[in-house]
Amino acid sequence: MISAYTGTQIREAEKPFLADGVGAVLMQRAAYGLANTVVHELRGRGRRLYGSSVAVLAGKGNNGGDGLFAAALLARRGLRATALLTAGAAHEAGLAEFRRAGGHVLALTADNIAELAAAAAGADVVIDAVLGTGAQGGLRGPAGALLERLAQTHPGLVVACDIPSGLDADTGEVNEPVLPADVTVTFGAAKAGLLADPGADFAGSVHVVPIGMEAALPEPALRRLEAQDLHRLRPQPVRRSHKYTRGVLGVVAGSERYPGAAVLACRGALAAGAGMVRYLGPPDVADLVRESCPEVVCGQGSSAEAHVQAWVLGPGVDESAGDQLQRIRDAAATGLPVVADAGALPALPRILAPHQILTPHIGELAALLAGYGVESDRARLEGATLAAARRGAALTGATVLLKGATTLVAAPGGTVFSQSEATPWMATAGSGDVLAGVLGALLAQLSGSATMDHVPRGDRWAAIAAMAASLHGRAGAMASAGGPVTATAVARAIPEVIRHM
Ligand SMILES: NC(=O)C1=CN([C@@H]2O[C@H](COP(=O)(O)OP(=O)(O)OC[C@H]3O[C@@H](n4cnc5c(N)ncnc54)[C@H](OP(=O)(O)O)[C@@H]3O)[C@@H](O)[C@H]2O)[C@@H](O)CC1
Ligand SMILES: [K+]
Repeated sequence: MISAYTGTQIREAEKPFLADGVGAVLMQRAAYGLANTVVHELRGRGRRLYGSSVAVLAGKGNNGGDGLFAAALLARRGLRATALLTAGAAHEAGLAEFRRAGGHVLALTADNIAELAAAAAGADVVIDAVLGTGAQGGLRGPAGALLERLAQTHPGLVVACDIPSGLDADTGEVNEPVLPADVTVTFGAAKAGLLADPGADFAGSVHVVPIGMEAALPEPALRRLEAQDLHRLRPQPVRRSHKYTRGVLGVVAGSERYPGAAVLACRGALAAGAGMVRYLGPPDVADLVRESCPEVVCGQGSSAEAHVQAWVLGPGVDESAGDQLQRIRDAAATGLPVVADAGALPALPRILAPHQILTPHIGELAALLAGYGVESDRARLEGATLAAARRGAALTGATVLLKGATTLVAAPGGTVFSQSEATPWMATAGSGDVLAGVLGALLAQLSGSATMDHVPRGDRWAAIAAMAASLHGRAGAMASAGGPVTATAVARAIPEVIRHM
């Protein structure tokens, strides 16, 4: 499990160390980790250290200090090092060490932006150490102009020191201009803003460097499940399991207009190991489901009488499908765990509960929030996905799984998970229907399972939703293998991912 924190949490945790006078030691560890990552990345690209060049963009705070100490270490290993001081002043000890190591220093002014941008663009490595967790808003003045120019020139390897400058470490919101990094080396622990969009777009791969203050960290602001967590939490049939104890899932999905959504939700559910899937819907759609997935038990009855452990509600259901909306209402009233996709939202009560998991994409979330009287245009939410997901959960009382390049799961109690295993090829019709089916199958199998005892009670529903997102993302990445992928292929790859967990 990756735990991520706000910049504020990290700074609070660092305070006792600073009071004890070991701030400089923490900075040395940070610089060492940063320099080592640069060495590793250069070698990974087949580059020799001797003769390579590094430009460090150094602000006046401790972030700049980290960058200067790291660049000094690199200079001592044979790199040609240049420091571009973006704020007139610089971290004193860091700058002194950089000069001792033979580094060349240039000061940025309003008059030499183009010249310095060209110098940085020509370096093999650019270290962005302008702003870290102490930043207030976006880059100001010449530093902003410098980074804007650099971003347009696509420089060599860009390594962000702690966070890409201009990114909000707490929220992932971006104050342009921000120089997109290939790698972010972050200190003490991951920052939440690196694991939520749009921040994640600018962070590249994230390396965490421990600096010795980790034991002082509080509860994380955000978590990410990794392969070993999926292994630990996954449903495991035992010797005497039968289809009913494995977990029966009810699916209310599909309409005359969108019959395929019902098929895809059922495929996702079967692939993720539901003991049995019961489908309820119009006869034509049921025929299609039966033909495509003969394992599914189809019917036209009421959801109030179906014996299931969880429900998937809404994929492909449009507002004209009156019977389906009634089934959705009845299913939601059973009190069982529910996955509610977009089509189900109009039929649900206003006040929901954590075991009711909504799965909107950003546009649907904007509409949902508007329904609660919150003015929210889509572009604004896209710029602040973490806040948007939290807001959705807090307003509805439900767990909100916000689909996107990074999928966020927010529980009404405040817990947030972030998963990003998916590939952009998965932005394809039907992908979300498969995800709803996968999540439903996990709910049916895990809602009463002892494996969830590992997870604090308040986090369980969100953890199951995060597992589904991870499983779905991994299956998509596997099926895509770098090329186009259909929703059916994503579903087909799920058993393979579970097998290898
Ligand atoms: N604490 C520790 O022990 C450790 C900390 N570590 C490192 O320290 C980093 C945090 O350092 P920090 O607190 O010095 O803040 P930092 O991000 O460098 O910037 C603040 C400076 O920038 C300025 N400034 C602010 N906003 C601005 C803007 N929009 N545009 C332009 N300028 C702006 C502001 O000046 P002001 O404007 O307030 O006068 C201030 O001088 C952290 O990310 C990590 O890398 C590690 O070494 C581990 C040990
Ligand atoms: K930075």
